[in-house]
Formats: sequence, C-alpha cells, structure tokens
Amino acid sequence: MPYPRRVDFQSTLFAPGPAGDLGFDGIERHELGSGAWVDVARGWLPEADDVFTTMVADVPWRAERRRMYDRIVDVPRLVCTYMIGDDLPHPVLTAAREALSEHYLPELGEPFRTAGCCYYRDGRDSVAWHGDRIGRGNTHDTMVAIVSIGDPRRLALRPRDRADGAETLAFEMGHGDLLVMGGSCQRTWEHAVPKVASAGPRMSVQYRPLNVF
Ligand SMILES: O=C(O)CCC(=O)C(=O)O
Ligand SMILES: [Fe+2]
Repeated sequence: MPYPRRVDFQSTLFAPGPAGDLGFDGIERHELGSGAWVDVARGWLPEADDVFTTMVADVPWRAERRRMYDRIVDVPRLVCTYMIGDDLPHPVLTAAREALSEHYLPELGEPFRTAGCCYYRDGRDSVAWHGDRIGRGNTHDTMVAIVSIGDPRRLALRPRDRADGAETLAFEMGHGDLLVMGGSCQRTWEHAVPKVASAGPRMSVQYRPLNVF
C-alpha cells in the first residue's frame, strides 16, 4: 500500500511545552478498578519532532491484514514491530525504553523488550477494542507503555466485563506523551483508538516485556 514518506508536519500545531526529559516526576497514576491502572506523563519524549520525521521516513511500515470470517481485510493503520535485539528507528526511542525499564523494574520485575510501532495516517485509521492478550497478558499482570508522536488521538478504555456498568474512559494522547497500562489492564479492560472525523498523522510506539503482544 503506498503511503507518503514525507508528511507535512507542523510542530507548531502541537502545544509547546518543556522539552521532554524521560523523567517520571510528573507522572500521574489513574486507578481504573479491577486491579488495572494507567500512568500518564505529558510531553515526556525529547526530540519528538525529529522522532516523527525519522519514523515516517525510515520505518519499513507495512499494512496489516487480518482474517475475519472468510475474508482477509485491511486493518486501518500501518505497523512495524521491533523484536528483541533489533535497533529502534531513533536513538531517543532506545533511551525511552531504557528509562521505562529502569523506572518500572521494581513493579514489573523485568525490562521492556519489544517495540511495536503503529502509524495512523489520518482520522480514518484506528484500532478496534482489544486487550494485548496474546501471551502472558492473558493470565498475568503486566505493562504496556505507549509513547505517542504527532497529532493527538484518544486512547479509549472500557472494562472487558461491561456488565458492571463502568463508563468508557478516554485519555487524549498528545505529541510526546507517555501512557502506561499496568496491573490487570490487558485482561480486565479493553482499549481502542477510535476513528475521528479529522486528524493528522499520529504514530505510537508500544513497549512490551517479552511474551506480551
Ligand atoms: O496506538 C496506540 O496508542 C494503541 C495501539 C494498541 O493498542 C496496540 O497496537 O495494541
Ligand atoms: Fe493494544
């Protein structure tokens, strides 16, 4: 599938703020219930504009295809997964993984190892409700740390068992923001990036421990 290798990206569209420093002083934890939580740090990633430009140009993006009933359908976003030992597309993304591993080690008990990248080209690109439940996330508490780059998009969350009447939550993820889903979040909650009427390009990098997808 063709896609632009250069995107008209105006960093002035995004709220100017202090340059990210991969620090955790300003991080805020939101308890969701059922043992799930979300940590949010705004403007966390340094050099987010440069990371954006580099990722659009250098990541070998591929269109995801998925079997649905008897058809193979396009999943509306581009993806690329960096496995353990792979070089990440920008040194800041490696530094981010190291900072996350160090900060969360006491709680997670292991480092972040893989980096899944997603590219939402415009508001029509999205990801449907799901939990990252392939592998250990299905049975154990774990963490998925997401860095967002580019236009703001909402990460929506809802309890998997919606019979308990809990509301759908949403966190707006802006340029350089960090959001970490932790505890039981992957098995007791679902998340999605809903379509919107209009949005510019946005990428996410999801750091996961081994055997969590
Ligand atoms: O792009 C995002 O922020 C979320 C992506 C996601 O949930 C996934 O790829 O599993
Ligand atoms: Fe996910």
